[in-house]
Parts: sequence; structure tokens; C-alpha cells
Amino acid sequence: MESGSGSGSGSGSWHMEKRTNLRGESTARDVENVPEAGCLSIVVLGASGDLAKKKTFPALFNLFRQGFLNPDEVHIFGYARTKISDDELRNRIRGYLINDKSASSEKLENVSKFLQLIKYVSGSYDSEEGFRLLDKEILEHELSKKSVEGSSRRLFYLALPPSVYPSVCEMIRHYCMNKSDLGGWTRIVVEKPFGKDLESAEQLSSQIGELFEEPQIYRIDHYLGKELVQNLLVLRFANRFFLPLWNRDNIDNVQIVFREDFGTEGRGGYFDEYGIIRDIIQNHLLQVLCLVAMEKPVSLKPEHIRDEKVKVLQSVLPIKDEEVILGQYEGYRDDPTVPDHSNTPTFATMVLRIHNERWEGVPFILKAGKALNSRKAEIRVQFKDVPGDIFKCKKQGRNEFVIRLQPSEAMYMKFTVKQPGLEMLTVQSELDLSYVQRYQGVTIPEAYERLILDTIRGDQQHFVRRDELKAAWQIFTPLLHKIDDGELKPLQYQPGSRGPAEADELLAKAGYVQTHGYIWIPPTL
Ligand SMILES: NC(=O)C1=CN([C@@H]2O[C@H](COP(=O)(O)OP(=O)(O)OC[C@H]3O[C@@H](n4cnc5c(N)ncnc54)[C@H](OP(=O)(O)O)[C@@H]3O)[C@@H](O)[C@H]2O)C=CC1
Ligand SMILES: O=C1O[C@H](COP(=O)(O)O)[C@@H](O)[C@H](O)[C@H]1O
Repeated sequence: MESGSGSGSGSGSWHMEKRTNLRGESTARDVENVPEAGCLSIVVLGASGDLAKKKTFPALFNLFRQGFLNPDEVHIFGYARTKISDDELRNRIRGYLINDKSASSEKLENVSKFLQLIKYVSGSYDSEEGFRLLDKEILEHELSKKSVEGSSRRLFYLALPPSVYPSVCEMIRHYCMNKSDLGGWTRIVVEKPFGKDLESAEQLSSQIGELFEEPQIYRIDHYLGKELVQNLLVLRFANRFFLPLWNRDNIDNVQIVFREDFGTEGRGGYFDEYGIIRDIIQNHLLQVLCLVAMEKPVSLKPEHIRDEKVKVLQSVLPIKDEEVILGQYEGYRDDPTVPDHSNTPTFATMVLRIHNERWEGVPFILKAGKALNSRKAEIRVQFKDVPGDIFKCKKQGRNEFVIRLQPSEAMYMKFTVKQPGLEMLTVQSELDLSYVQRYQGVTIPEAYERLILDTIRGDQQHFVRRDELKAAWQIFTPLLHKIDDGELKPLQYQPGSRGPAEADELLAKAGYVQTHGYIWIPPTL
């Protein structure tokens, strides 16, 4: 086994992709030389489930429609325990591919063509029989496509509860690997939550790391596929504007916020085991924090980017209890799948502090909540006051740079200008780059679409590396254990509210100054 892949430390050796031949031996090869053509089998494990129908298959369809999945090369396999036919699976998926009643005839035709690429195989997640059958079906497809021997590619997408990852990975490793050593590959995509704390995540990583090399493992975090998250590196490192300002000398505080205006609807059982910190903050918001706070990578190579993200994570100081506010919305426990005395937070605000030269003293406030008064995700960078304010405009508000991840993707800078007119009065205004206006007619790809394409192309830039995951769990595990043990308790809040009022108090204590009387309204066409 390649050094580094099992230990989770260092990254230099992860530039290499290893393939496995029939004898189970591995050979190293520069990932950049992997031919990304040839017969491709995409296997969706857990094909009967929620994620598969809502996200995975629609993303595959969009890729197909845009010509990224060549029907002469690609076949898609659904695998799960449920006993259904190919057509039954296709019928389950169809409605999620056509989400508007006025779908064009071109789209409908493409839906039919796409569905014909899908075959379903039923089997359990730990039986040789099921996976041998799956392998046979894949092989038949590969032979039917007269794939140049050795060039076939196999992508396994685990749209499954993490509890079955180890057995599924073992089955794939033993029965379903690409059968050649002549250029093909086998990759697996795993969904979050990847573990529940540092120990369980490391255990899972070791189990999977025994079976696959790091370059074969794609730990997906769909926030890394969002358009404005992908824009962060460009913004920060391709613009002279930001370079000198992006530090503790100019920035007072940073907020990374996720709000949903609905509760755990239908997912209470899952959610109660995890809570908002494991569901959103430890992964989605922390990944965004890394991109906001990291140093410039040596290049855009995945390992260079991920090296910098790891450094930021390793510089985060232990979270202080007094800098955490937890909440649980009233009515959460009414869900029959949620225990009556659940201590699980559905809301959390906390301050993370990065102990390095750039960020010492700048609070990074992470906030996430369900059943709040709005649905949005944004990054809000608040600058310090202007020293020696000759305009006496301080009370009007500080400069802020806001990156609205969703909905209504936008970036806007709140700043002070002279109010038009005869008097020398100041007012808050904004420089606004709203995507709906600036990029009319451009369809922003779904996060999953982009990330699946990356897995096919072998680009791990937007996927979480093992040492990154470990560092992320190291930050939150002590806090999570205190919550699990009932040492920290969530405050109740009204559904449809801003969350507990104490969260706003924490924000103010951390230094955030709210701009009163100013509101950014997303433009409409
Ligand atoms: N749904 C979503 O919006 C999101 C989901 N995820 C993650 O994606 C993965 C899949 O999620 P989702 O599709 O919602 O999950 P589901 O609960 O729908 O499970 C997917 C499939 O797995 C099988 N399955 C369910 N429970 C078990 C079990 N205990 N043991 C073995 N097999 C089981 C079922 O298939 P069968 O019985 O037919 O074998 C089911 O159809 C999870 O890791 C989840 O956390 C991540 C982000 C969003
Ligand atoms: O991973 C998850 O994300 C969704 C929110 O995703 P978004 O792309 O709609 O912002 C969240 O609802 C869910 O609880 C969580 O598991």
C-alpha cells in the first residue's frame, strides 16, 4: 500500500493513482495521465433511496443531457436490496428528472434515452452473491461496448447509510474491481456523515483505507460543488482588491451562515442521531471556512489546495463553551422518530478562532439552523471601522463583503457613499454582482452534477481528504461529546424565528455590528 494513504498524514504521495490488476496488485501512475475515456460503468448503491432519486440520478441525467456521458460508453447500474425491476426503478426516477410540466420534447426524449441506460441489480450489502451478480452485469456491458481491453472505468457511488460503507467497500474490493491493469480505474464516492466523531471517523477511514487508496476515494461534500463556493479561490487570489485587505488588520469578523425555513421533516430519525453540528457545521460550513481563511496554494492541484485547507483546520483553537449557543425548535420532539427527551440541537452558533498570523483575533462565527425565518446560506466578511471618521458616519454601518451562496447567488459590498444631493451626507449603498442579472440565460449547474463530473475526470480538488476530515473532527469532537453527554443543553426557539436571542448576543459580543436601516434586496429581472 502506498505510504500516506493509510495514515492520513502528509500528502505528497497522494498525487499517484493506483490501479489494481487481476491479482490484486497495485501499480502507481500519475493521476494526470489517466485516460478519461473508454467504457464507463456508474453504479449507484442505495438506488432505491432518497438521495439517489433526488440528487444522484438527476445529476447524472443533466450530465448526460449536456453530452458529458456518452451513451456509447456509459451504462448506469442501480443496486439496492429492494426487489424491483429495471422499469420500476426507471419509473421511480422519471418524475425527478422532469420537474416542470412544460418540459420540452427534447428533454422528454433525452429522459427516455437516459432511462434506457439504467439497469437495476438487487442484492444485499454484505453478500458475495449480490456483488458477483453486479460484477457480471458490469462485465457484460463492458464486453458489449467492445471496450478496449483494460480501459474500462468503474465508479461506485455509495448513496447509503454510512453504517454499511465498510461491508460495501469490502464487497466492491473483492468482487467488482476493474479487471485490468491497462489504464482503467475503480473509484468510490462516499457521502457524509463520515463518522460521528474523531474516533468513529478514523475507524471508518481505516476500514476503507485498507481496501482503497486515497486517490480512489471521493468524500463528497456538496457545498464544495456550489457555484459561489467554487468562486472563492478565484475571488481571493485573482483579485488585487482583496489581497492586501484579507487579514486581521482589516477584517473584524467573519460569519458563515446556513439557515433553513423548514424543520427535519421526514428525516427526524436520522437527524436526531447527528444534530445540526454534524449535519451542517462540521462539514459544509467548515469547508467554506477553509476556503475563506486558507493561504494561497502553490497551484490549483488538488493536493496543493487540500494541503492549505488542512493547515487552517489544524490552526483552529479549541471551541470555548461560552462561545457556543445551541437551540432546538419547539415541536421538534413531536416527530415520532425523535425521542421525547432529545438533547439534539437543531440550531447552533459558535465562534471559531484561527491561531495564525493572518487571523489571530478575528472571530469566525459559524451559524446553522433549521426551522428558522428564512432559507439562505452566506458568507459575511465585516471590516473594521475607518480610523478617524471625519464624516461621523460610523453609526451607519461598516463595510461588509457578502457572498450569497443561495438562493439568488450574489456578491455585494456594502459601503458608504455620498448621498446624492446638495448636502454632504453619507449613506450606505452597495456594489452588487447578482448572478440572475449579470449572467442572464446562464444555468448554474447543480452541485452534485459538477462533483460527479469531477469524480469521472479524476479531479479530487473539491473532495475532502482523509487528513482534512480528521482535522475537522478534531475541532468539534470535544463539543459534540459534551452535547451527547447532556453537559450542554439547547435553548428552545420558536419555529419561524431567528433562533435563540442569545445567539445574536453572542454575535455582538464577538464584535459583529449590525447595520440598522439597510437591507440588500436581490434584484429581479
Ligand atoms: N437524502 C439527502 O438529502 C441527503 C443524504 N445524504 C447522505 O446520503 C446517504 C444516503 O441518504 P438517503 O438516500 O437519504 O438514505 P436512505 O435512508 O434513503 O437510504 C438509501 C438506501 O439505503 C438502504 N438502506 C436504508 N437503511 C439501511 C440500513 N439500515 N441498512 C442497509 N441499507 C439501508 C435502502 O435501500 P434498500 O433497502 O433497497 O437496500 C435505502 O433505499 C446517507 O449517507 C445520507 O446521510 C447526504 C446529503 C443529503
Ligand atoms: O447535507 C445537507 O444539506 C441540506 C441542505 O443542502 P442545500 O444544498 O439545500 O443547502 C440539508 O437540508 C440537510 O439537512 C443536510 O443533510
